[in-house]
Amino acid sequence: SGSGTVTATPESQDVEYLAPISIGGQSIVMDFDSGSSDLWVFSTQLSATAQKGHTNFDTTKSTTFKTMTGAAFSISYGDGSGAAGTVGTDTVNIGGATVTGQAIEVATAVSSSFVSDTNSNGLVGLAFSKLNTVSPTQQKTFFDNAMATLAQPVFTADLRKGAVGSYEFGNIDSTKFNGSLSWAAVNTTTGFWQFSNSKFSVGTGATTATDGTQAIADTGTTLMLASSAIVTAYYSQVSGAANDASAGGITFPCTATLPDLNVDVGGNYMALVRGDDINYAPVDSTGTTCFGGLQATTNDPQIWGDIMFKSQFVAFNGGNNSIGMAPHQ
Ligand SMILES: NCc1ccc(-c2ccco2)nc1
Repeated sequence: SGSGTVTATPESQDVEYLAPISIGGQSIVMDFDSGSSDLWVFSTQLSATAQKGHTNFDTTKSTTFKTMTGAAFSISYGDGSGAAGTVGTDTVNIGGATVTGQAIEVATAVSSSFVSDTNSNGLVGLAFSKLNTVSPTQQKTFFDNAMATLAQPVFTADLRKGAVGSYEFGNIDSTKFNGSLSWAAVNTTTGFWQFSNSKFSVGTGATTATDGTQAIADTGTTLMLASSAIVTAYYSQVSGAANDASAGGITFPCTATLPDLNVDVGGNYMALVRGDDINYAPVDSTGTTCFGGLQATTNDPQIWGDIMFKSQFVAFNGGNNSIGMAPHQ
């Protein structure tokens, strides 16, 4: 009900952005992911090894937790990670926005990369509920459940490079972006916050049409994974840029001048991604070679992750299925 704001804190190297939620009165730091639709949490039902270093939800300590008999979840992500377990419902409060009867996916197994990422204790999926993995009865996301009682059917992501930002539900804080939001229609058929991308430009260069691929806004992906048309054109303007097999993608000298990238969102807004935000991180201890925040994918839709969010304030409108963007304040 109402609205709610939580601080979004970047993990080291801005790998992901974490925020606290309350589940049945237990405060748990989670990874907010606009690219998936399951709310799952580390639990006391995991092995002791998996639990080590994490905050583990204990269903027996919540007076409001109810088991969903016969329900289970199993999810795998694009990076090869995954989780599985059982399901119940409980009250979830995110910065004041509250949902009772929220499906809580209680992990009994998680992949090694989640175990070793001890800052994160699960995911809050914020894509469309059609992607939720609970069976035999698919469940709704927190945002889907909250929408009807939120002051406005929206949530926003204000993510910053190497600094805290915020996630807000039910309100669009216009002090957080420059000018006004530009809105694009969302194609909901895939279940992602997906929109058209028809053109781009690099620095002050000419605008080039893309081959009509689409893109999704995915806070749960660290980098900006774009079409080879965009990536090739971009790095042709960066001296010393090259595919670096040992680093696992395109690198460049950390001293390189990185142009801004302008990408079309929905056909009527060119979103600027700052060159500085495309310098992701050094790959070596001397800080000589840097890894590109923009990398190629053959996936359609493209997956525009946190690198884009560092330059653009993003509003997700579940009332009319649109996505709004504007440069950060
Ligand atoms: N795009 C969804 C997602 C989010 C986080 C993670 C992850 C793996 C290890 C730690 O975090 N994987 C996938």
